[in-house]
Amino acid sequence: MGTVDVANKDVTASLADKKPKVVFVLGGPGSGKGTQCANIVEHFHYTHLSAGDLLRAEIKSGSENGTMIQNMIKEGKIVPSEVTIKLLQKAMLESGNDKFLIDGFPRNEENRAAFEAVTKIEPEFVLFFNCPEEEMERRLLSRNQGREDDNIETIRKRFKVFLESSLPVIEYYKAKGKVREIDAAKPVGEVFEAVKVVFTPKDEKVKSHGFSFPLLENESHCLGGLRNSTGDKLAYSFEVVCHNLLHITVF
Ligand SMILES: Nc1ncnc2c1ncn2[C@@H]1O[C@H](COP(=O)(O)OP(=O)(O)O)[C@@H](O)[C@H]1O
Ligand SMILES: Nc1ccn([C@@H]2O[C@H](COP(=O)(O)OP(=O)(O)O)[C@@H](O)[C@H]2O)c(=O)n1
Ligand SMILES: [Mg+2]
Repeated sequence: MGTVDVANKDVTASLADKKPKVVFVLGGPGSGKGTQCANIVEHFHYTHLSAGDLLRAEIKSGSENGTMIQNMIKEGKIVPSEVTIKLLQKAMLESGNDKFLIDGFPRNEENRAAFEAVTKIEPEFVLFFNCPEEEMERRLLSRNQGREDDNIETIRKRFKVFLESSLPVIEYYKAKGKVREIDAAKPVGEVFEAVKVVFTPKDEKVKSHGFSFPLLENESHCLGGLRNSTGDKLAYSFEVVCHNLLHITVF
């Protein structure tokens, strides 16, 4: 026990030195967290850490906590934070990266408070996939990954836990202005378009999608054009009507 605690202190200290950037990815079971995290990794070079995947790997590894974790997952219950946080810390350190998508965590107030107390890491923001239950249920029942918790009985329990324990965590971060909410009921590609906007830095958005052009005072018509990030005009142009404006920027 003593050795484990010392080892974990070392892990915590090494992680604190790295000052990692963390985004929590939350949403109900089946809302598409894992699917979208895979897309984000490809485009934005984060390391994806799914708390559920780490717990399932721990069961497979034959760890002393395996049976307890397995029983909790079957019942849709949330595993004690101590276990999950250690797995997350270890995976963060081993990854060598400093940007993480932490998927499916924190799932309750205990997860949230313990992670903050142990790691001293505040998330940059929380990506929240909002999806109606009927859609999540349909997706989980056809997920086909052989998961013991993707049956209707456990799914109902997981929905209850989400409403009672996980939504309050999202509300907590909403009050801090940290939640970026995405309509997750749409097709995968459309959801990712909305996700990309969240992850694209503001100045990049202006450079790649915005247009900006000077106008003469009182000029009422002006031909404008979209410019790409290097300032070249894109192929098409269009007319806008404006009054008493010296400059327009739209993005
Ligand atoms: N936008 C979507 N529309 C339809 N099906 C989706 C969408 N996003 C994910 N899925 C599918 O739904 C199931 C659950 O997605 P997953 O990413 O595992 O969700 P979560 O990690 O939130 O439980 C998977 O089978 C996945 O292929
Ligand atoms: N922070 C977490 C995350 C998951 N889990 C457990 O792992 C299960 C599956 O989580 P998951 O994130 O893989 O599930 P999905 O939301 O991806 O369907 C949860 O229902 C919990 O039993 C947990 O105990 N604590
Ligand atoms: Mg998942």
